[in-house]
Amino acid sequence: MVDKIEEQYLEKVLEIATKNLEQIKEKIGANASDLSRMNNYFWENYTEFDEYGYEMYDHKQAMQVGESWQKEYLKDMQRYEKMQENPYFGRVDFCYEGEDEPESYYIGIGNLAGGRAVLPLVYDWRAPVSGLFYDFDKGPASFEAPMGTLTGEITRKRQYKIRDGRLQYVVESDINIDDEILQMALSEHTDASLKSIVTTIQKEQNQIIRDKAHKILVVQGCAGSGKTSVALHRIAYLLYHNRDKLKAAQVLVLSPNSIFGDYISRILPELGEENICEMTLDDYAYRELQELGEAEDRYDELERALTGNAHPEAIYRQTKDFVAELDQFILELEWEVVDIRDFSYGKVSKSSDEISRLFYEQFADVPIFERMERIAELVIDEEETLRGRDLEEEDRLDVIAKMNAMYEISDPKALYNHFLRETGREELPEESRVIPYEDVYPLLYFKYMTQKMPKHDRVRHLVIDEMQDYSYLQYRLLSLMFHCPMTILGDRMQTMGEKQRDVLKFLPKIFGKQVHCVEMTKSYRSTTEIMEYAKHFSENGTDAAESVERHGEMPQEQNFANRAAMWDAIAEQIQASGDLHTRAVICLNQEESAKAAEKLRARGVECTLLNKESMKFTPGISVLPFYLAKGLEFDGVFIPDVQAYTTPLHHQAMYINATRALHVLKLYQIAE
Ligand SMILES: Nc1ncnc2c1ncn2[C@@H]1O[C@H](COP(=O)(O)OP(=O)(O)OP(=O)(O)O)[C@@H](O)[C@H]1O
Repeated sequence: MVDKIEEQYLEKVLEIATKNLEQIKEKIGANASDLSRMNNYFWENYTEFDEYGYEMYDHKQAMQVGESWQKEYLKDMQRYEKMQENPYFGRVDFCYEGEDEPESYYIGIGNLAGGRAVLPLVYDWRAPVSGLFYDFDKGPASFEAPMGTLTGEITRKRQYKIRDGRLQYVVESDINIDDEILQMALSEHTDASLKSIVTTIQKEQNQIIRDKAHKILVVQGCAGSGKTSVALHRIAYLLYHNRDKLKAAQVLVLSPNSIFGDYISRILPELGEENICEMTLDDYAYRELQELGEAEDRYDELERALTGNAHPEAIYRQTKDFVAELDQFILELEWEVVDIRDFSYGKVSKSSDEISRLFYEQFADVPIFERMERIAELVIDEEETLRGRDLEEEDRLDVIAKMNAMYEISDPKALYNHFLRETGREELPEESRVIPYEDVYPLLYFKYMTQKMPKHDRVRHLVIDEMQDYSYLQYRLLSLMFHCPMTILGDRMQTMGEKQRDVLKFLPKIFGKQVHCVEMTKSYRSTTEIMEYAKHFSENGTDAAESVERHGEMPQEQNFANRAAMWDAIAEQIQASGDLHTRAVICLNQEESAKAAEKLRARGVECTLLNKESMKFTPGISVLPFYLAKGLEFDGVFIPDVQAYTTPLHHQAMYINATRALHVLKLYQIAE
């Protein structure tokens, strides 16, 4: 009986989805012909357009409007196509307070209605009413609607599996997002991209996704707790609810590397949104410092740290204390870098005393190397008033250049070297253009504190993933660069360093009261056995992480008398695990990864060697250093040379490695 009614509903929904799809295809066709007609008209007539450019302007506007409609239509088309296969996954029956009969709400990846003024047959998972599905069990419930909080009672909750438009099963779920369905989702094999979790979002995750109250939301979550998934679903949610204020192109994700960027790139399009911008902070620093040299990246430093060759101040130079040293030096700099003289241009003259007053008092808050330009602007203004007309651009630049000539030194690298020398440190090597990683962010900070900083107003929401891998100094820079809302996520247990870094300790000091912290302690990725095993490698193995009860084979430690035997076993076991979609051989560093790929290939195993320049993450067998595996996950993880993991940093690496595995974890070591 249940199935009969449900089948009829599904039939109706599919009918509407098909009808809407046909209509949208017609619109796409008609709009495409309009665009092509306008284009032809342009090429035939543009030589005769009015000389003032009005017609040209009109034409451009009309084309832009038509193109943006087309984009929207195409998005709708894709949504209806997806809905033909799987139109909804959940349903809540909600009886509003004061009503007798409950209303049924079906929830899917998008809204579906049979017309403009009719109630939707399916609601988008981000719609206000859909919150009921994720947040409540049967019983009293409420949700935030545009007109306020609506209360009532959930009388029924159901989950559906629909494939290719056919109802495979219906589950009556009394508890929040039925365990059975979550278990099924988690036991699936991974792909080379992060997947949508809309069907099984958990209550604690939903609260983060739908949080609109906090400007800077910081999420500390254990390995596999869904931080990255939640961050991207949150962006989809914010885009849906702020269509006029927030566009996908205005969201920036700071990600650890390009492989990770590729890994997360398909999820927003899958959720019916356009993709967002993504970059690494190291790439940004590289570009910003290009005129001073070639900035190293985090991985250059890590490779040194892994072999015990890190610079002794590698960590200190990213701390609050070092920033204080830099601030002090910058403060004193204003007395050393200028030789203030009398100045005159045209009819305007300024005494050295007056320039000093402007430099040290009026513009005290302006970065040192921007102040003379500000004073020049004043001179230009006065001269223009006296002349009664504007100065030519060439003359303006001349005034600025003359005023800037009072600086005796302004090259940030030379000044930074001056700082290093004065504080008894070794200077950056003259002969090399390479900027060592420990000096990259101090130098960038130095530049931004003394010169005009580029504006980043285009970014309206910033996502920082793997928050524990950013230093105090990097956050200081980020707080100077971005003033938009942020979602910051990470896990102190996965710090790529000797010690765990708990950024929650200093983030409120940098961003102030706007910071709101949330914790996620449930892990969805790995089997219980793998998660329990991984805890041995964490600094405080008893950390709160608990996994969703899902069992699999015990992680396997194997000992070998020599390398050849170890690689024979790895090759054999990888080849025997062909049922796993994604497998990784995770090594300590790049050199070991290259050797590993060679050993495997010599034994007939086809694999992809990933390095920090790699752009793509593909299914199959990947060989990579631990630091590139961060944020990713694999059905099976194989870790050779476990005996080489001896330092605290290596232990951290091992924790990261082990928590990458969903179903299978094998470790190999050479016995002493
Ligand atoms: N509610 C959920 N339903 C189904 N799968 C989930 C859910 N939450 C998380 N997952 C799955 O758990 C895995 C881990 O998610 P994700 O990579 O987002 O976690 P993370 O916290 O960023 O991990 P890490 O910090 O270890 O890189 C993914 O396969 C994701 O699809």
